[in-house]
Amino acid sequence: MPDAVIDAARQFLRSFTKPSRVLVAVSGGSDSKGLLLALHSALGAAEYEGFSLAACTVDHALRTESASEAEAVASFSAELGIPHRIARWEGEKPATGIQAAARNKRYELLAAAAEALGADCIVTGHTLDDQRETIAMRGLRDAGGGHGAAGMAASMLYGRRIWVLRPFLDLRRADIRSFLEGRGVGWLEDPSNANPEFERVRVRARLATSDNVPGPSPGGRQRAASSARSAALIEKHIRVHDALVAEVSSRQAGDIDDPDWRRALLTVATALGGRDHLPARATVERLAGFLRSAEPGRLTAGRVVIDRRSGVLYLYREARNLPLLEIGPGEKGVWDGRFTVTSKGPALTVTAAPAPGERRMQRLIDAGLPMGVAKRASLVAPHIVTADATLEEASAEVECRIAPYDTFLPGFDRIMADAIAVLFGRDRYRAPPVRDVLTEMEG
Ligand SMILES: Nc1ncnc2c1ncn2[C@@H]1O[C@H](COP(=O)(O)OP(=O)(O)OP(=O)(O)O)[C@@H](O)[C@H]1O
Repeated sequence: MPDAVIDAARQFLRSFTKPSRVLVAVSGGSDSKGLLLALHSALGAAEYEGFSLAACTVDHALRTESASEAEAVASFSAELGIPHRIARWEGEKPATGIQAAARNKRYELLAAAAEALGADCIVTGHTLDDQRETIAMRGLRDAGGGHGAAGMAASMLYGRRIWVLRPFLDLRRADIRSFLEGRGVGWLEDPSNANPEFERVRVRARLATSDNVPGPSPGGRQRAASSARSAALIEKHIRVHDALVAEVSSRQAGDIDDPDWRRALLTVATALGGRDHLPARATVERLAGFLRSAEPGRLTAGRVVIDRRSGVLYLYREARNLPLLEIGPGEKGVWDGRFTVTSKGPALTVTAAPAPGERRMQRLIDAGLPMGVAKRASLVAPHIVTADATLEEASAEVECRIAPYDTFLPGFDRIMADAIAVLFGRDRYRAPPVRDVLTEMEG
């Protein structure tokens, strides 16, 4: 079905709100080569005036052949007249979690390449086959609330700065391969795809032997609707003070069996704890048990204290294991996953406050928080000092982070992420360059 491939490329180009320069992330495998070729063919038509392509291959430098493979993609791009860049992963590689580290590095390098080549979005060749594997993998470790069921989003905002789009998410890999074969174009087989040490490889093998033929991409629309509902619940029931304490009516909090509210509350708690991922299922169950009972008391879950007093629930980072971070002159660092601190001159040290800061505590009390909560919360604020311990406010810039969304924000969660950004006193996230489910809902 070669036409399905070109059709998907055309449909994707039509979804842009204005012409764009698109960076194609090409590994050299069939899916991303097919994507590059399909977009190039589709752009041949005058209909898409103003669009242009660039390409980038990340050389992870984990196998000896990777450099020559990247060169092969460079030649293929040159034949199509598309500017191409090789971005190499330099330096030490971690001994464990190499796949996750490679993925983080890959997006970082792709975002930098996009900026260097003047592109305003990135596209990847993820297919329906990848989608199916992702759902199967997430199903195995879902943290309660069914976050995995929606699968991979068709769009994702990386690092708050650039959208990564997946135009082939509803296409089968087999269709892309026959499209390439029809054009006489070959591709690389990644040897790690045959390594059963990787979970994805095992899941792929299992799916290949099941009779299940995948349907279209599941759940994106449903997840966006759920995200919109979570956003409305956040706006109505949660207040956050100084990016440190959330205040929630305990009656609402007890409604933890409502999946949209559960996800809203868990995501806010995850941000307050500086964690990228929602807590594991067992932690969520423990938390749910506590929330259903209306008794006053405290519970710690995923580094966050849930403190219930007189019908109000307060959430704040527990004052344990707070890190020490050194920041060089003019540099920037992330402290505890919760704050980005930038030096405007001197070298800085960021730690937990040795004692509650008077001014901050007073501000929290003035905002209506009980004294005990204000005190505990101000103890987990960043405490910044210079070498001679005389920090002037002008020498550092502090911005709060929303850990679950600031690196990878799935498009269908944008509306909820925006509600959380507002709670934390930040700007909304950048809107995608294409019309998506949420843009349609907003419009
Ligand atoms: N080395 C690379 N250079 C450029 N792009 C790449 C590279 N590896 C993967 N990609 C892009 O990512 C897409 C998905 O690749 P793959 O399935 O190998 O990655 P993944 O780890 O499953 O992806 P992700 O982690 O983004 O979900 C490819 O189609 C391609 O667009």
